[in-house]
Amino acid sequence: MDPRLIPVKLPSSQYDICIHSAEGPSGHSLIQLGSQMRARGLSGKALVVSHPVIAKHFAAGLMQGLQTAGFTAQLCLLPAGERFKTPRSIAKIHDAALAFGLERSSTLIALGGGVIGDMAGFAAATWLRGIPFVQVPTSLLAMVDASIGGKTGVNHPKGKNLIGAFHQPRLVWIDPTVLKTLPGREFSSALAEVIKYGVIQAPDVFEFLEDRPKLSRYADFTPADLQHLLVRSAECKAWVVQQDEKEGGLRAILNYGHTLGHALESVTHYRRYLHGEAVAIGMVAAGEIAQRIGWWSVAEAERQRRLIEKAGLPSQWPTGIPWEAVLQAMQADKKVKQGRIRFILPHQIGQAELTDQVNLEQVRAAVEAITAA
Ligand SMILES: NC(=O)c1ccc[n+]([C@@H]2O[C@H](COP(=O)([O-])OP(=O)(O)OC[C@H]3O[C@@H](n4cnc5c(N)ncnc54)[C@H](O)[C@@H]3O)[C@@H](O)[C@H]2O)c1
Ligand SMILES: O=C(O)C(=O)C[C@@H](O)[C@H](O)[C@H](O)COP(=O)(O)O
Ligand SMILES: [Zn+2]
Repeated sequence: MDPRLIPVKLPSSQYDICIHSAEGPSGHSLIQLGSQMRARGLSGKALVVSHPVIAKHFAAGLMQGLQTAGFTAQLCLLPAGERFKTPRSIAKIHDAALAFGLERSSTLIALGGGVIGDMAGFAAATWLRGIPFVQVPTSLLAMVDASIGGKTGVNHPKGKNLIGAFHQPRLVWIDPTVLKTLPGREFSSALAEVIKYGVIQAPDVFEFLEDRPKLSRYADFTPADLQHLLVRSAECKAWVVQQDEKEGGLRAILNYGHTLGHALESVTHYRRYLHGEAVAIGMVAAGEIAQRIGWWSVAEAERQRRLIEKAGLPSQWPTGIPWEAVLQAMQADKKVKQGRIRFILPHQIGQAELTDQVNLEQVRAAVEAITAA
């Protein structure tokens, strides 16, 4: 498969998303990262943030490549999972940065899923007021979404991603061969964000997924299909971020399904749902709300629900979640304006918009309509 390069051009920076699946002796291409970083002007010390499972699979080749390219590299390992996406983990990265002597010209590298990427990015944004940062996403969700666009941060006990910064990476290195070891549930979770691109802006992506006979596992995709999925996802995200880096307007569409999705993750204490699973339920709920305000037809909402289920994702709101808790969590959403909760809702497959024209009774009725019997 030929490598693909997708540039992200922003007012104050520019970087490449490299999709490169050529296998090296270690079974992946991460050994090349060091020389690619050198080619982009990076040098000196590199602190690789990861967690033990990922590091066991992929760190050796990456570290070897960094050393060959002249970097002095060290690993900083953190526990895995959304529950550890906290300020405490950031303090651990900062401690490691201090002990290793990371300077302003040094680089932080995120080797992992979206949790590691968001945390390493935030640590890079805040260490010495901002040092270079490179994303090496190893989960599908991080490849299609989290590693691109510079949103970094951690959770607050009262809400998702409430503490963070915009800090763009210098390079995003995507090697789909690393997905062979990704658990199936994590693969499905990522498809929620890809379906999101289909609904908000890219009918071709939606149809591409609809046309696959099966799509819930790595093995359901040929290398060419997977490459297509990664390229189109990166293009979709880059297209939005290039126009609105800091979410002054358009970028909010990337939050489709997230208003209720983030609330659901938070009220279930990040233990019950993966991010993409909660977003999938949030998208079904948003489809239901859109129907109620006359933006969407029953047929389109049904089409979205079918694709979500085909991807192996949940489509029903769980029973036993107190509505007051959901409301409180939604109040902490970053799209809230003058106290009003706002939603991204679809007009048709391929077009969605931010609106405050939804009342909470409509939201509650939509949630009840999709609650498991
Ligand atoms: N910054 C953004 O723009 C953005 C966008 C979307 C999501 N996110 C954030 O991303 C996070 C979700 O990311 P995620 O779904 O990658 O979760 P994650 O980072 O928890 O990774 C999922 C799990 O898969 C494991 N894993 C990752 N790659 C693997 C591989 N190649 N082989 C074996 N195991 C592997 C990880 O160790 C982890 O246990 C959430 O915190 C979400 O808020 C951020
Ligand atoms: O990049 C964005 O912008 C997104 O909204 C992408 C989302 O998929 C992602 O989950 C993001 O972290 C949510 O951002 P938040 O600002 O609602 O925390
Ligand atoms: Zn998301």
